[in-house]
Amino acid sequence: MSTALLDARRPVLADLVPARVFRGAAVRDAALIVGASAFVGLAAQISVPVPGSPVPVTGQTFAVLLAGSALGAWRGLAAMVLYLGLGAAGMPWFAEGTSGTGFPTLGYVFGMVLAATAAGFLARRGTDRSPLRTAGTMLLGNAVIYAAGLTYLAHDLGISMSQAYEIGMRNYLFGDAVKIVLAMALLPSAWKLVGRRG
Ligand SMILES: O=C(O)CCCC[C@@H]1SC[C@@H]2NC(=O)N[C@@H]21
Repeated sequence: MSTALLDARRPVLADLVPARVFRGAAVRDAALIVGASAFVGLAAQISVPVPGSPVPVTGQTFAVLLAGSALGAWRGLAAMVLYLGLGAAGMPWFAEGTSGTGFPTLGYVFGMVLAATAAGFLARRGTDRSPLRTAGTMLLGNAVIYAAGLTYLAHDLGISMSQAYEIGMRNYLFGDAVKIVLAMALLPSAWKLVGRRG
């Protein structure tokens, strides 16, 4: 990754939402953070159980990385901390209506907090403007989610990392690829729609 890419700060999609509509930037940001958190909670309910595994296929990776890219790093981080915090406190909006902290897929949710932040950091450097760079961001985000998810899964179930890979990653890669392709179409199209690339 070049230094120019790391240094060049650009608007993210959320910056284009006019603050005056919300009577100020603070209220706008709070609304975006709560909205993104709820969006991830809804996407978690798009959930398909996988026989022989405690890990369902869900819409979360798509929603998390989309929200992080659209919001930027700090709002993406805040949205995911809110998601994790409310879910841990009892809001049944983790996958399959789960809440609390005693479930084996919690590590993926921790990974999602980091992944949304990283996606927001990269989007601030313009990576959501082109399909290829969007794919790079999504791949990195997925890698972060799996690193945390599989490590926690292996620890929680007392299995090896290669067993965790078998039940917690291998069967999900195709679905994750479909979500990446969706994001590759959506984010650059959103920028085209608003007519701003600067
Ligand atoms: O319990 C949760 O809320 C987290 C579920 C995590 C599901 C993981 S995320 C990566 C992989 N892709 C999917 O579609 N499902 C798993």
